[in-house]
Amino acid sequence: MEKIIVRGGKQLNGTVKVEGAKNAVLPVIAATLLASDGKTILNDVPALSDVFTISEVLRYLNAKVEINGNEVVVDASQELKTDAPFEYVRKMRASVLVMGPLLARNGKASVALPGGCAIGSRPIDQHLKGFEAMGAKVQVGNGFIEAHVDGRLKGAKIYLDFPSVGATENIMMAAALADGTTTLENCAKEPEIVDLANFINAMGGKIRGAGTGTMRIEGVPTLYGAQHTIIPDRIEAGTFMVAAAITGGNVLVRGAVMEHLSSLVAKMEEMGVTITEEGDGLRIIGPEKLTPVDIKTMPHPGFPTDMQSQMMSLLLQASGTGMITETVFENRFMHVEEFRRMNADIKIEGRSVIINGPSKLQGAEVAATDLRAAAALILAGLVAEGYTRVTELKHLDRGYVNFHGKLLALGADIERVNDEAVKPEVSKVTDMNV
Ligand SMILES: CC(=O)N[C@H]1[C@@H](OP(=O)(O)OP(=O)(O)OC[C@H]2O[C@@H](n3ccc(=O)[nH]c3=O)[C@H](O)[C@@H]2O)O[C@H](CO)[C@@H](O)[C@@H]1O
Ligand SMILES: C=C(OP(=O)(O)O)C(=O)O
Repeated sequence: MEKIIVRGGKQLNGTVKVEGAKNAVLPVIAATLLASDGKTILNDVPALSDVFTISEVLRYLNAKVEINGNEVVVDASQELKTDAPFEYVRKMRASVLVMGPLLARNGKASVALPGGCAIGSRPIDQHLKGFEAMGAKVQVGNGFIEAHVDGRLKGAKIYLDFPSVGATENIMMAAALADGTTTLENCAKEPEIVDLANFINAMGGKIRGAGTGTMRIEGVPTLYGAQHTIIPDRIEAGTFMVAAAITGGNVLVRGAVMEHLSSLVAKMEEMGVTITEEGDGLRIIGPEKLTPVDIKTMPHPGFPTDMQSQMMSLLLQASGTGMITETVFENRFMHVEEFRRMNADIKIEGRSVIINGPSKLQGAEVAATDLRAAAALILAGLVAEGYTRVTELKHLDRGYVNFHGKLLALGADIERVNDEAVKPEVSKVTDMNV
């Protein structure tokens, strides 16, 4: 079994550089399917298992995908298939993002129902509501969602009940090739939405208002392959910011963009962490004593749910009682039990977690329950007494490139081992149960 073994007590110092954003690159790769003419070249693509999975989905659909280091070249100019089978969707929920492009380009799409996952039930009703408003007939049966439209999708006025990131992306992609203009209200405002809009516009699309609560998407008849550089990963950046702070260290996180991270920066500063812009990143200096805070996860620009578990690690070290309320996903506290195994004084009350710090954490064998929980347990291990062994690393590999290697370079006492001495095959995708 693969494990990361970390021995707590080392202060982190130095510089770390973040990769391109997982949550930006996945929709952008799905959007490459919109280009019926020319090749797309993507730069700063992180070497994550999720990127390999979505590339496999595209290849299954008949697109040509070449991965050369951090560059990905996609040629989707040929006739495409229209179905995304369960074997892909269960490995990675973001596979549902091919639905919008396929429907817009081919007039039909059939995607396996994603089902629930470790952090919540995650329905896709808002995606489907958008497609229906654009004239698609949607049917759910035999574990598949099938959508088809006679002729082309039609621009429509769509109001999302919740600013869902995935629904916003799927609808943007579908609307980009629709007949007429789509107005999308109460849409998501995440930086990854802006990156997707910039990419679609580089392909010849006409999207305005990305990053605000209302977007106007004027459909065009054809989109073309384009070159695009993926934005830096704000969640990877935030994770290293917490690593620096929790160890009382001094780390320059290159690629951390202040305007993408304002809610996290505000909360970390409230906790006593010093954060300054420097060059292309943020310098983080951990204080001697951390002050507890209350945090509530919200859609952007609110506090990101994808930083919730890492901030729980930091709050475990604060002097006093802090609280985290999760409002985005109904079940994103699976890591709490694992923290308890490390002697954390922490309890769940409904949708909130009460954290009494500072906990004298003890090393233990703990299992990652999802991607961010994996990172959070490793962060806790950086300050726990003795050795922490974190298993279920398939979750970590979905979203972090060489996480232990980057921490090692900053001075952590950490290694990744394989008890069975079987070489890890990141590109060979296994069931992630996400
Ligand atoms: C690949 C990717 O970008 N993943 C991110 C994306 O996930 P994802 O796009 O799945 O997240 P959404 O914003 O869609 O989901 C947020 C909430 O809305 C609910 N919902 C969503 C769609 C829908 O049709 N109906 C519905 O009820 C979900 O169950 C969830 O409770 O945004 C999340 C929220 O910032 C992040 O945690 C994920 O890392
Ligand atoms: C929940 C996450 O991702 P996904 O939506 O791909 O499961 C995440 O990145 O933390």
